[in-house]
Amino acid sequence: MTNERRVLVHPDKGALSGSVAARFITKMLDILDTQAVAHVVLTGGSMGAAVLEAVGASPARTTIDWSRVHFWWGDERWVPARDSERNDEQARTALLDSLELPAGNVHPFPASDGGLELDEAAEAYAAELAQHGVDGLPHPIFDITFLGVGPDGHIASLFPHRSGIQVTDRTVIPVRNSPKPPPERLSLTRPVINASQRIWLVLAGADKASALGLALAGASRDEVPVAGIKGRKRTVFFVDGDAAAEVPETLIARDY
Ligand SMILES: O=C1O[C@H](COP(=O)(O)O)[C@@H](O)[C@H](O)[C@H]1O
Repeated sequence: MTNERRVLVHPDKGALSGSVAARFITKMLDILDTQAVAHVVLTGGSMGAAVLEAVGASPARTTIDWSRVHFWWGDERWVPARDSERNDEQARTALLDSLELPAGNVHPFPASDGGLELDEAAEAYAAELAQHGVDGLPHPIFDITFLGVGPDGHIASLFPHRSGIQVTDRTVIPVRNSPKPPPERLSLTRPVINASQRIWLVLAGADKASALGLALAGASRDEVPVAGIKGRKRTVFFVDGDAAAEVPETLIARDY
């Protein structure tokens, strides 16, 4: 098995979200066949909710014992609970509210109206990750981590030319003055993300083509943060044709 990065191209956004959802359900079945519990990281952004909606629309979702699945987030916008800008709120609406999940399986980042300051919120999420740590690590080893990619190449809330992408001594960071609104955010750090068994990046649209092309051509993670992302077993870029426009043909596999 190779853990080289792969690019899987789909004809359009609908095909992309449907294909990722089907693979997710199949992979979860495989994982839960050999493990008691699975840990999954969800993403915000344009494709995050689309994939979860496609999972919710699939009759095959009933084959999974969701009570054995824990959901975490790669990043969060520092806004009040239930705000529609929150990544967790989008995921609840798209899928989680329709699943039979023990409340303890859902691990949202703290919200801005929860009584904590931003730094305290980062520490609180780090402590929650540590409660589920394995192999001496202060965090779970995630089975599948979903990531979106911004047009500037950011993943989670780790932005180009900011210190966050270089942080290796913490699992969670507060983000201030984010170039993308809202300005305050919380994010997992690169070592936690890269400790995931599988990282599935889902991106669509011509505005993502340059970042993806640069990342795969060897740009630095400081310049294009997604360039620094690699899972333990698999790193797959699930993309549409527009996002794949600048990917070298030799790296492309087509799903049609
Ligand atoms: O703000 C965010 O943006 C990125 C990418 O979003 P997209 O809409 O350009 O796909 C997302 O991955 C991240 O989770 C989110 O907080």
